[in-house]
Amino acid sequence: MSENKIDLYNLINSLSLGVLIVDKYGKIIYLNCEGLKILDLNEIKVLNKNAIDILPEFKMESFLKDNRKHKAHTLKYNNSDIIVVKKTITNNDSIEGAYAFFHRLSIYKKFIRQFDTEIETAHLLKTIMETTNDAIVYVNKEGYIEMLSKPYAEFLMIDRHKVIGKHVTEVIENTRMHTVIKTGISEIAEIQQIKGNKMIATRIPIFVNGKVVGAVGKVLFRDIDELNALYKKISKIEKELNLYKDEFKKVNIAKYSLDNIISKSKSMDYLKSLTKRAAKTNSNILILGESGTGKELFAHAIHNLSERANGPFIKVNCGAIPYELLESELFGYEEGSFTGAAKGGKIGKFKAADGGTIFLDEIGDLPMNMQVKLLRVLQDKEIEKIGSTESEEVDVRVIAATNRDLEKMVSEGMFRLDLYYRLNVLTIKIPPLKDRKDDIPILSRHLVQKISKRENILVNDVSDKTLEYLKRYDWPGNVRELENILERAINFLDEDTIIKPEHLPPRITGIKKEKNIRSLKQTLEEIERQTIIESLIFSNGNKTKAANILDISRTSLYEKIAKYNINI
Ligand SMILES: Nc1ncnc2c1ncn2[C@@H]1O[C@H](COP(=O)(O)OP(=O)(O)OP(=O)(O)O)[C@@H](O)[C@H]1O
Repeated sequence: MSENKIDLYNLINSLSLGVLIVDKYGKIIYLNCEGLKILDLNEIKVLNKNAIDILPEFKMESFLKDNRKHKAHTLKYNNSDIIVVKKTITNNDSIEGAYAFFHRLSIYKKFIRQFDTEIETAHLLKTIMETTNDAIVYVNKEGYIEMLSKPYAEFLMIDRHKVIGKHVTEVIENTRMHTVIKTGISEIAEIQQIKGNKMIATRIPIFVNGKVVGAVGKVLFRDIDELNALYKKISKIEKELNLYKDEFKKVNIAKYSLDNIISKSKSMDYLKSLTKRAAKTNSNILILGESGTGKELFAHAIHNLSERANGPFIKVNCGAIPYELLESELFGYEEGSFTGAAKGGKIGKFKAADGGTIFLDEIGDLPMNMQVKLLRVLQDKEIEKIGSTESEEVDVRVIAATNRDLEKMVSEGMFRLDLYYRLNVLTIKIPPLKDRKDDIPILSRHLVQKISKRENILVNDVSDKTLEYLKRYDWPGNVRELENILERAINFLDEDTIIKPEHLPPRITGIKKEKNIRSLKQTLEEIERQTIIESLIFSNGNKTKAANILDISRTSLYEKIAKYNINI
């Protein structure tokens, strides 16, 4: 075989297309590698054999006989459809043989499908370029512009139709699109100076079958100053937001833990261990107890012991919020939902407590219509702002407290039974102070320390005698009353640093006073002295004001201060 012929066969062999060559008698003289593969044949079996015997489906003999120059058709071979294009080989008008190019039809169908998809994609791309608000350019693998979006052209102040087909370096200042094509490496958010503006450009190479076929460039911001201004604005807002978040956290945290609940009695020990267990669950908790027994302290402690400890703790005093504001306080409202509604609306306490605990104090004071709404929230775990048609999910644990007899209220139709059941999943009933008098000494000493620190008054102790009196009293106002009495005593201390019975009000020390009854004059003088001291405390030492309160003249007040040796 001549060298030219070998080259030619090598070339044909490398084609991904079947090639069959027959001489003028229809004898197979060549079938290339791809052809053998498509037809699943062996070269030895076919070479120099008559095509009519080996490949009758190709009808090479009849093609030669018919003296046709060119024919394209499909045929069936081993159950696959083959597409064939035949041509005669001529030399000075005489037929020397014929060749056939062939392939599986399915391959062409795939090409056609791909082609259709490419047309569709190109159409899509064109539409994007026509309608986008972004500055986008698409270049081919040589760096020539194929597409340029309208905003980009406007920014560059060029006619975009005129630049299509031009090399990107001729059109866009400081471009690196051609480099991206070469390196195949994306460049994200790089600064590019165009027409004196610093822009942020992103360039992405497009790969097909592992080869770069082009690149897309996008200008993210027209001008970096715009971005800087935006960034400054965002970071300012972010700082403000964090400040508010911190403030919100500071205000809405549970300050007290179980350690802040001072006690020595067995009943309180039991309650504390119950609290620990209850806190770990996610159930609603009802805290019952007379006023001043420490219900709020327990609510704080439960939150702090629970898995929600890092979430907000929001307290709502149901009895202190005016009836008409309760719903908006609890659930919030949308902007413009009623006259006087704040701009931007308002988030309610339930939303504020999302991920944490809401403490509904004085739940017994909740009006009936709100009881219905609260029940719905507890059932569905969803809230609906006033003026909103959509409900919002909230993840809140409810701790409710009251000093009222809820069961009695239920039987009187003042409190909904279903709500009572929902709230009363776990109950913590705090005994009144009179039923746990063992707590009084330790509590008194703790409270004295707390008050003396707060008031900056030195107090060393509470005398045993005083404690005796304190233990004898029944404390209808519970720990809060004890705290008030001790605060009052501290203010009456004068030079003393130990709280003695004389620093307590008569209603407490008077209990066992029968044996020691003083004269009427002495008693009246004691009352007069204390009243003067109280008026002076109230008026912050302002004697004119104190005299007015007491309804006596200033001179008379001065005389009495001197008489009773009151140290202002
Ligand atoms: N065991 C205790 N240890 C320390 N301080 C206590 C204890 N019990 C109550 N106090 C204090 O007594 C005061 C009243 O407590 P708290 O407000 O928790 O009572 P309450 O039952 O929620 O009252 P109310 O029903 O009036 O809302 C608070 O100053 C609290 O710190």
